[in-house]
Amino acid sequence: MNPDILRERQNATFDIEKLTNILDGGAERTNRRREIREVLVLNDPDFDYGTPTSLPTMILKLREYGISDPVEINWYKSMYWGTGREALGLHYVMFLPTLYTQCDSEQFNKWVPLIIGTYAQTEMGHGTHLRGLETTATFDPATQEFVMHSPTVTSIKWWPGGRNPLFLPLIFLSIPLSASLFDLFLSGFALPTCSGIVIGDIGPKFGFDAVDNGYLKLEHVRIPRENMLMKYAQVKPDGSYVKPLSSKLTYGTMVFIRSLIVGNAGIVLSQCCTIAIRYSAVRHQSEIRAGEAEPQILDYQTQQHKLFPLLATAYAFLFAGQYMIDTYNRISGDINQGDLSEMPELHALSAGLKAFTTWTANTGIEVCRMSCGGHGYSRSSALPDIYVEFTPSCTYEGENTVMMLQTARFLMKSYRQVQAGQQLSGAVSYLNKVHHRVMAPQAVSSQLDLNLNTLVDLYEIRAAMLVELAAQSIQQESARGKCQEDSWNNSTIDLVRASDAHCHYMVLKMFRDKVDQIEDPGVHSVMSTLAHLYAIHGMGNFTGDFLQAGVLTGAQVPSVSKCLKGLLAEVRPSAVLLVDAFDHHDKMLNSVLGRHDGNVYEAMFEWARSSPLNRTEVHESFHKHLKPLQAKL
Ligand SMILES: CCCCCCCCCC/C=C\CCCCC/C=C/C(=O)SCCNC(=O)CCNC(=O)[C@H](O)C(C)(C)COP(=O)(O)OP(=O)(O)OC[C@H]1O[C@@H](n2cnc3c(N)ncnc32)[C@H](O)[C@@H]1OP(=O)(O)O
Ligand SMILES: Cc1cc2nc3c(=O)[nH]c(=O)nc-3n(C[C@H](O)[C@H](O)[C@H](O)COP(=O)(O)OP(=O)(O)OC[C@H]3O[C@@H](n4cnc5c(N)ncnc54)[C@H](O)[C@@H]3O)c2cc1C
Repeated sequence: MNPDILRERQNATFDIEKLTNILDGGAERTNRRREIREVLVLNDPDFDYGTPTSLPTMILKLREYGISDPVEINWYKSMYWGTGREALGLHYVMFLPTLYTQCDSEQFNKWVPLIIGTYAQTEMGHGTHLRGLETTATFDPATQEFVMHSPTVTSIKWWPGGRNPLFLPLIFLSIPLSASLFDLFLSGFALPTCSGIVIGDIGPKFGFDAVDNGYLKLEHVRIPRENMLMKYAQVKPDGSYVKPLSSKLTYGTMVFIRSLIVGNAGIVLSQCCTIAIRYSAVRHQSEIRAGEAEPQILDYQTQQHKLFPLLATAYAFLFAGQYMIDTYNRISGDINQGDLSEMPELHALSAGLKAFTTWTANTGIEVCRMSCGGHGYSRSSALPDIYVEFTPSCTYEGENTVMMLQTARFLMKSYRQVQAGQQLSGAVSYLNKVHHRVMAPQAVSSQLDLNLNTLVDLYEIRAAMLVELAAQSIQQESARGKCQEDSWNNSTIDLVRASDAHCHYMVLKMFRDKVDQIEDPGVHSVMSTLAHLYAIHGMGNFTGDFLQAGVLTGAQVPSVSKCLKGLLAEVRPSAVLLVDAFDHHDKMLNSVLGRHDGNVYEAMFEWARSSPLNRTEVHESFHKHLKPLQAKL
């Protein structure tokens, strides 16, 4: 083991295993995750790591082992495929959940165990604006069929993942917005089961190469009436339409995956922090004091300033992901029982946190890559691949700006309810105080009150202020004679800013609540430090907001920076131990820089030598192209 990394692991001030257990949701979950990883994957003789041929093996093994819990499926898949996406991701996170939530019992029993599918909602002309989708589904009572049709070029279904002839049906959204299971293909290499279907691949993408995103054009294709997913809405044999309790129930799958993406952003950021911080512990470069040995780059304050707030953010997002999934499960259970009262809040929370966490993680991955210098740019680091696979999450499952505006819609509605004298509950209850806000007591002193509860209060006040400013912008636009829609559009910068601040407050609050639950003193202490770092770093980034909210004075601004530097120094001794607690296996991380043993250079040389370009002493291209050219010169 590299001596630097060995030294970093001595004198731990907290129990790493206990922290890993907290991240997993308990010791039993940690044991189960490791059992899946060590026994069912790494020690499986059939396991040929991450090659496409292993996809069928993976599916059959999941069934052989009886792994059906979605999180355990993901644990298994992520060991098989490492940090990359794989072709079946959409099947597990969108196609199956749609069947689970939108099929009636007969359909569920008929389809769920048997098929692999995709989710074809987006069209060439519309991805965000679902009410603008053009594909039609026209019921023909004479034949008890729907006639599915793509009337325009912009109505061609565009992007469905896993849309190749290998795959079976797809969930199809069409006008009127209902989800019809559209059985297009038999399994295997069969051609379309009926004419009128034009499919293909949409071509090379920025990344996401393991997933073949396709296109699908339908020309009056007929599917049985029974293929409409009929849990919430039905078309009866006589053609009468039974409306769902809410038209938004059809959007349920998107809320589910957005909820998952929140925790996934934390996982991806934790992977990158593991790579960058382990590498920064073994990389020596330049000098701090003349004549002394080159220091570990992790001892540069700037390197700590790049990485430690991201480390704190990774923990924050992992805890936010746990809260999000628990909230999703609770509210979707109520919805299943016909209680839709909290559906708007679930939508607002999942939409906002999905945007907030993916935007932040997306930027953070690049900071981690660049903090590793040239070696971060090498594919051996895994950081370029992680970035390329993660960055579309800011677009898919709800483009982030649009998602933030959905959350803003809920915040404005809540604000208006407070103005009308209503008492709010839930995540926006802080708006009840928006008109009675008193200056925070600490604003009169020059020292920052570092109590975590006080910091949460400051973020709450900041969010409330920005919600009010956005509402006032809309009111001012209306007062200038603008219609409601134009008043909204002319305030969308403020609205996104308000949603961002609301999500920032929510994430810090969840982090504080999780820290409060930690009983082990050592773990509590190091997590409390990270939560403080997360809060103070945010105050440094948005100082103007806190000044404008009146909870920070000009005299206190230097304290923010001073406090930040102190927290960076406090985290330094535990940095490697904190990424060890994420428990990412080398095989899954697949990064030369992020190896647990820290033996980066030897591994990098081996990795380079294994390149196909080095298979021969002289590359064949010399003989094929250069040598003939030289002969003519
Ligand atoms: C299972 C494994 C577990 C382990 C973890 C796994 C990790 C996985 C992590 C992810 C990795 C890989 C992911 C797989 C790859 C993904 C591939 C991508 C797939 C896709 O992109 S699928 C397509 C996604 N498309 C979208 O998201 C479309 C976005 N657009 C919309 O949602 C809507 O058009 C809209 C919300 C923007 C607007 O809708 P609209 O009907 O016009 O409504 P509005 O007029 O704006 O508002 C009207 C009211 O409706 C309310 N509303 C809107 N949406 C919802 C909702 N979903 N739920 C509840 N309520 C909703 C809105 O609030 C308004 O209410 P109000 O009138 O204000 O009261
Ligand atoms: C890798 C990847 C995989 C995908 N997989 C699938 C899949 O399996 N199935 C599927 O159905 N779809 C899939 N999609 C499509 C994806 O869901 C859409 O791309 C996404 O919903 C965004 O819609 P759009 O492309 O129409 O972007 P647009 O909405 O056209 O966005 C373009 C710009 O317009 C802005 N904009 C749009 N509306 C508003 C508004 N109301 N207010 C302010 N600004 C606005 C956006 O902020 C953005 O800046 C995938 C996409 C990617 C990148």
